[in-house]
Parts: sequence; structure tokens; C-alpha cells
Amino acid sequence: AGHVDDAHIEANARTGKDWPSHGLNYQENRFSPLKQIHSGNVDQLGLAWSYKLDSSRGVEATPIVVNGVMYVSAPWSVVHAVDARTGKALWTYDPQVPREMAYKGCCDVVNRGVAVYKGKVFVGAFDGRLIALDAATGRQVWSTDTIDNKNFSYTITGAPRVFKGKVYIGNGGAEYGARGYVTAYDAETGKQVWRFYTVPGDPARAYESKALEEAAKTWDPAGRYWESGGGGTVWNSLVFDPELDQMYIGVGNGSPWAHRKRSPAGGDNLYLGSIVALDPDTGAYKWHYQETPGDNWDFTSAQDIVQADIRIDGKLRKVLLHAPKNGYFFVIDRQSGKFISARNFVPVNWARGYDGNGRPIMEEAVRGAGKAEIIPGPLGAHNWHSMAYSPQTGLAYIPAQHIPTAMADDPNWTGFNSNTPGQLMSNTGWNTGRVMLEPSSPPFGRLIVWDPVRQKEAWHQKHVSPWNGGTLATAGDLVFQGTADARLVAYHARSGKKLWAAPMGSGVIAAPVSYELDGRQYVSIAVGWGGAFGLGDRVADFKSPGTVYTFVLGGKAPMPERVAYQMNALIGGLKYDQQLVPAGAALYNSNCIACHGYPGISKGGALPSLTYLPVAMIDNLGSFIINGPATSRGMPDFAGKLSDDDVQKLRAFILAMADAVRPGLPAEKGR
Ligand SMILES: O=C(O)c1cc(C(=O)O)c2c(n1)C(=O)C(=O)c1cc(C(=O)O)[nH]c1-2
Ligand SMILES: [Ca+2]
Repeated sequence: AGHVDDAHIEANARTGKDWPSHGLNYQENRFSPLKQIHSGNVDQLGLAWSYKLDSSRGVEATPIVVNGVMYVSAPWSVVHAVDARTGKALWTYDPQVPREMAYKGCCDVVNRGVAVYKGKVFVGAFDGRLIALDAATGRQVWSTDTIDNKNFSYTITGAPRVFKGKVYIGNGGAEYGARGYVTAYDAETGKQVWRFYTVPGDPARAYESKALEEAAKTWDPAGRYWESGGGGTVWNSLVFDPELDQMYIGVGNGSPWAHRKRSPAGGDNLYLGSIVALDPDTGAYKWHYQETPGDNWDFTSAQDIVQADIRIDGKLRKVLLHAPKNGYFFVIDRQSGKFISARNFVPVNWARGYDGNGRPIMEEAVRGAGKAEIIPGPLGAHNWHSMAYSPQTGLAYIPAQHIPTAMADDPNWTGFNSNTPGQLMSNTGWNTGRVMLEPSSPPFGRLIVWDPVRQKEAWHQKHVSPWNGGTLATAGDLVFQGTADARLVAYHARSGKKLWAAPMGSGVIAAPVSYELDGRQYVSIAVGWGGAFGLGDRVADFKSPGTVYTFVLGGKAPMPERVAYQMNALIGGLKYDQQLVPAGAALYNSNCIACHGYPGISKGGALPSLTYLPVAMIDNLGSFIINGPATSRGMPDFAGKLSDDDVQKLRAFILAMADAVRPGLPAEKGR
């Protein structure tokens, strides 16, 4: 890995032999120029090797492959170096993330991958450490704590990026309350070079930059937003543009979610929901474009940013292509930051479109304090699952979805760390200011293929559920995507015709990569079900441990045995007090829902559904919730947070939900 530097990454973009950086090249288009595997022979793909990641939670990593070695991260930020010819382990590195850290992140103990540069491997540990390893041995070279304020619940889930001799990383944490920033460190020494905050801090103190002085004018200090951090975490995307010598960061949602609580007089709340361009050497602000002014729904713009040069109205334009959570596909001039166009790629109900200046025309009823279903939901029309763009077809390949959610402002919100039953996960430290209510729109998952010039769908494939994997496009006129129902599929990149599929060990959420070794083209994918939606829900009947699968033409290795998902019967036959059910529902929303899903409806994901627990467990629910055995695997300890009465209410709600979905006559239910 010693040869991987800026020049190598740029030269490799032309050959595609290595996969040396997160999005393959600096453009992060995930378009491999390799074409040994093509639409005419992809049906001959077979397994070359598989590798066990020794994990049971969500696997989100894009593997890095250089010079015959694959570097791939697993849950809990564990790094594996694998011989890409044979699939044999070279070394592993476990940063020993304290297990009680798990619930300090919103969305599973995931890691989206490592970066490789000049003989080092860089990983962001879930607990906020940025760590440099010797690429040859896996030994730690340096480690630095990226967290500037321990009152907030910062994590790292994203892949670091390295360019110009610096490692760049942002943090997660805006559901809990955090103030977003991105930091650059010297790649050799780990010394901090600069830090850019994305939202203003306490106005009683000096703002760190002119950009924040400007941003502060779009926030109402009456909301004391700085106490909850304000939000704006850069938890997934940051990319480098070598041509314009600038970088782009995708900025997240508000803390708290509720705009009215955060900034009572309104305001755009810059730089939430924006793409911001920065000077990579100094962190100085260059421009921004805000996709979601005054975010109210966890509408992050942290989705991956793709750079492209495309012809619009006869002129070649340097643009960014972006499909953030809010459901619109954006084309932005990356020189000036000026809005070019936006069109919704899924149904949306929060805006009626964008005006010529790039401002959304808001649907005020959906912004109201009362109950409103938000479409797309807070898990987004597109989440972190990466989007490929093929310059060959001129199409973007979007893992799109809708996960229904309805919400209202919490009238009992009193500020940072205010906790009331019903307020989303508030008893575990989330700070949304929003209560969860029953939605009615149907969920879906789709591969949507989008023409950015016409702002129009080219074709789509329907999936059986939301939460499918990221995409890879290749010069062989192929697009690869893993699915929630445990397959890796290849489609014709132009027609959308399905050409090949292989069974995976569990639902797939990460993106495939492709590279060439000894004259042969490989396709690899890291698989393990989990992440935000996958924690509490699933469609596949399999839940094999985390595995990397590598395919080659004519590959003959046996597919690893798949492990069936173990599930008990729908719980029933127990007495409970109907009158406790509504209070139990509210407690469920403020304590359990983000990890265990909707009881009754969900059949469990990476973590079990509580309506499918063994009877003995539900009868001793308190012993699992209060100082229970799962705390060593990351479950919060609710001692002092939930009373015995609360446990009875939760139990009643769980049993009632099981009865609600049980087939049979109402009179027979709920004995
Ligand atoms: O606001 C944040 O700081 C933040 C962080 C993360 C994260 O770090 O994983 C996610 C989100 N938000 C988020 O909104 C979201 O939908 C999400 C999904 C996932 C995942 O890994 O499946 N992470 C995150
Ligand atoms: Ca978020």
C-alpha cells in the first residue's frame, strides 16, 4: 500500500485496476472502467473465495483493494486485511470499542470503510478515535480522539478520506444532539491541521469563522440551539476535487429535529442539509448550497456526493450529483455552488418542487406542529447506501426507498435531554423534540436509475423491501446491487434487464467493488444485515455472520453455508392489562423503537423483535431491561430510567401488538 497517494488514485481512475479509495476515484462515481465481465458473460460469474468477518451486526464497508490486498472494516470498527487472490487473512485490528458505546450511536455499530495512503490504513473507531495502522502489519501507528465535547454523543461510522497528505473525518451524533464539524489531520503524525464547524455555537462566544457569523443570522437564539448542539454532523460524505482544489462535505440534520424548538422564529439554519465547499488545506469556507432549509425531519445531506462533467443545454458543466434524504435529485455547479436543477426521484409531500433560485416550495401543512406523515420518511428516499454514476450511460443508480413515519412536535419538550414518553428514543438520550405517530403510507425499495440531464427516470427495479445495498456501475454495461432479500444482482446498465444473481448470507446493505488482479476482473461485496432500518427489521430468512464474497468469471469455489434466521413464534397466551397499552406504546417509542422496530409488524432484524421473544423472556422482561445480560453487547441499561410499572406497561404493549397482528377472530385474541 506504500504506493497509494494522490497521483496513484488519479492514475488508477483511468485503469480501475485497484479500488484505492472509498468511491473508487476522487469523483466517487463508483464506475469501474473494467470490462472483462460484461453484459454478455456476467452469467458465468462464480465464487472465487469468501471470507468471514466474524460479526453479527451491520456490515456497511466499501472494501479498499490495492496491490492484491483487500482492507475491509466490520462492525465495531474492526479492520481486516485479506489476500485478494486467495481470501486468506493477513491481519486483523480490533480497536476494542467499549460495548456500552453502542447506544451512543443512532444506527448500529457500523463502519463504512477504511482509507489507505502511503503505507497506512486509517479507520474511524465508533467511539470517536481516528486510528492509523501500518498497512503491512496492522499495528497501530497513531490514534487521536476526534471528539471535542463529551457532553454530546459523538461517534464515527463513516470512512475517512485522505488527500493532500491529510486525513479528513466527520462524526455522527445529531439525533442525540451534537454540533457538527469536519477535521483534517496530518496523515503522518495524526496532528490536527484544521476543524470546520458546520453550525454556529453559543452566540455569547466568538464565532469560529466568518462563515459561521453568516450562518448565525439564519438561527433564532431564542431556541438556545447550541445547548443541543444544533446538529449538522458530517457523518458520511466528504470528497476531494483535485481539478478545482476544493472539497465538498455533506452536512446533516438539525439537533433537535424539531425546527420550531431549535429556532422558534424560523430561519434556514445554515449549514444544515447543505453541501459546503471548503479549502482542503485550511478548512476555509468557499460556498454552500442548502438542499433542505430549516430541516424538520432528519433530512441529512450526508448522502454520497458524485462529481461529474456533463453536457447541459450544449455546455459542458462541472457538476455535483446528489440524491439526499429529502427525495430530490440535485445537479449543482461545483465551481460556483449554484443550483442548476432538482427533481423528485420518489413521491414527496414536504415540498412542491424547487424554484429557479434553488429554494424548495414548502408544503406548510407538513411542517406544522401537529401530526403529519412525512414522505419520504426520516430514513430518507436515499440513505448512505452509495450511488454509482456511469459516464458511459450518463445515468445515476440510486438505491431508493420509502420507510413510512408520522410525527408531531412534542409539546412537553423542555430543551436538551428533555425526555417524555412518545418522544423518539428520548429516554436513551435522543433529542428530537418530536413524538412518533402511526404512519399510513406504504413502504418500498427500488433501484431508481436517473438521467441527471433530463432530470428523469430511465428505468427502475422494484425490490421487496426498503434498505437495499449501494451500487456499482462498470464499463461492461453492468450495474451491481445487493438486496435486502439476500441477493447480489447484476442488471444491464442501460436496459435494466436482470442478467445474473447470487444468493447472499443475509440482506445486503453495502456496495460492491471491482478490481483486476493477474489479468482477471473481480467483483467483491461485504455482507451483513443491519444499520438503521436493519437493526429492527428484515425480509431475508437468513442471518449468516458477516462475510465478504468475491466473484470471478468461471469461479468454482463453494458458496458458504447460509445460516437461517432463528425466530420464536409470535408471543401469546399471557395475561395483560389493556389499560396499560397506550402508555406502553409511548414508552416503547421513547426507549425501544430505533433498535427493535415496530413490534408485531417487524420480525426482527440484527436485533430481535420483542413480539417474537420466548415466553420466559417476556415474563421476566424487567431482568432484561434493567441491568440485563445484553448490556455487554451494547444494549442500554435502563436502571434508574424505567420503573417496574414502566416495564409492565411495555410488556402490555408488546403483548397487545402481538395480538393485533395475530390471525383469527378478535374474540379469540388477547386471552
Ligand atoms: O445525524 C447524524 O449524526 C447521523 C449519523 C448516522 C451515523 O453515523 O450512522 C446516521 C444518521 N444520522 C441518519 O440519519 C441515518 O439515517 C443513518 C443510517 C445509518 C446507517 O448506518 O444505517 N446511519 C445513520
Ligand atoms: Ca441523522
